[in-house]
Amino acid sequence: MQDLSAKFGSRTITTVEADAESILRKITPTLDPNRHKGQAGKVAVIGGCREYTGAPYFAAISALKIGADLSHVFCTKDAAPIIKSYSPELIVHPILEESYSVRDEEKGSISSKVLAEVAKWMERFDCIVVGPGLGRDPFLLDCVSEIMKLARRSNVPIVVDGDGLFLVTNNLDLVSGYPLAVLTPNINEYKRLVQKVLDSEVNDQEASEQLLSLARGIGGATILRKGKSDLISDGETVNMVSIFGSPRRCGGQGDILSGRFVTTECLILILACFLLEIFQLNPMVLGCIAASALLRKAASIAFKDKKRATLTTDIIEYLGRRCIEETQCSIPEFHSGFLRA
Ligand SMILES: NC(=O)C1=CN([C@@H]2O[C@H](COP(=O)(O)OP(=O)(O)OC[C@H]3O[C@@H](n4cnc5c(N)ncnc54)[C@H](O)[C@@H]3O)[C@@H](O)[C@H]2O)[C@@H](O)CC1
Ligand SMILES: Nc1ncnc2c1ncn2[C@@H]1O[C@H](COP(=O)(O)OP(=O)(O)OP(=O)(O)O)[C@@H](O)[C@H]1O
Ligand SMILES: [Mg+2]
Repeated sequence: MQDLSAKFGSRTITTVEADAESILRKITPTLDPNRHKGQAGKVAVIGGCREYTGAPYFAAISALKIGADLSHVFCTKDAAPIIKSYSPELIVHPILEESYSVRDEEKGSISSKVLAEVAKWMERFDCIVVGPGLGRDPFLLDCVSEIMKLARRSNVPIVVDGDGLFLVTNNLDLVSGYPLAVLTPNINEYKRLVQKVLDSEVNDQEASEQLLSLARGIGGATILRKGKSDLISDGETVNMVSIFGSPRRCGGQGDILSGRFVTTECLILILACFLLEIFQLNPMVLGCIAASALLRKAASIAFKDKKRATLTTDIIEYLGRRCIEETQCSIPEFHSGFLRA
């Protein structure tokens, strides 16, 4: 176990390699014949615009592949038919609008319409992912801010990724003080967050301290910093996941992580009380650890098979298949009465 200790004020912060496989084993539910559709998770991805249709698809399909029952995508009108054509499994809502298709005088009414469309569904979601392939159109981002505020009022967990992080970096209040928010920045997104919140450059020599400061600076949210090793902090602890993944850095892998987190997250919330007793860790942190470990395992299996030709779609093939099967084990008190798939 790698152990990186860092001084934080008068406290010593110890960054430990999380026992990710064990966490994964304990939180992966078996399939239960008594459950009905929706009980294993209903999730929504807010993303998908003219430029990007792959990212929301990757996030939404990953949630399904890992065990969620229903996966929705709220995207722009241009992106919807494309995302639908990738998969008939996804429920796609073509409701978002970008500035180019809206006259100034229509903006108020369209914004209210978008919010009303999402509000019809919000209470049903166990979690939303904001940002994969969202783009950076100002009008669209204003509408998404309102969606995030609605999710907060409804106590729905929010995972923020991709362009959602661009939005949040410039509007920290959207997540500040919300313990059900998880931010999953990549190298660029992390750099922008650090500059904005800490007014400094990224310091890899003191990575744990800096992540902890960032999480505290934002206040309440959990941050998963993606990289060679994934670092996770809620401002209290710092955990690391460095299970071997894949040397391929093709686009879309981060999107899988955000989608995959969703399902793990739903399950964690259901089991939160029990889990907290076992692990004494914030359920959001547990979700991040599990999501990171699953992605890395799937990436490593895919790479064994496809080598240099590995793409994100290949990694998705292994989600929930060999990946979970290999980690599942019998924990009677956890799974009693359940049928293993
Ligand atoms: N197949 C797909 O549809 C994929 C879509 N993706 C989406 O692509 C979007 C961008 O993600 P990246 O990881 O590439 O993000 P990055 O932050 O690395 O930047 C992407 C691009 O935006 C430009 N940029 C940076 N700061 C900017 C600013 N302040 N204003 C305008 N442009 C700026 C950069 O120059 C770069 O060309 C996200 O929504 C992400 O989810 C990626 O996930 C990759 C896969
Ligand atoms: N150098 C690396 N070595 C091993 N794994 C890595 C490395 N960098 C990133 N990863 C893994 O890939 C996953 C995706 O991280 P990445 O930094 O590619 O996200 P991203 O840029 O947001 O991806 P996307 O293209 O989907 O937007 C992370 O969870 C991490 O586990
Ligand atoms: Mg990304």
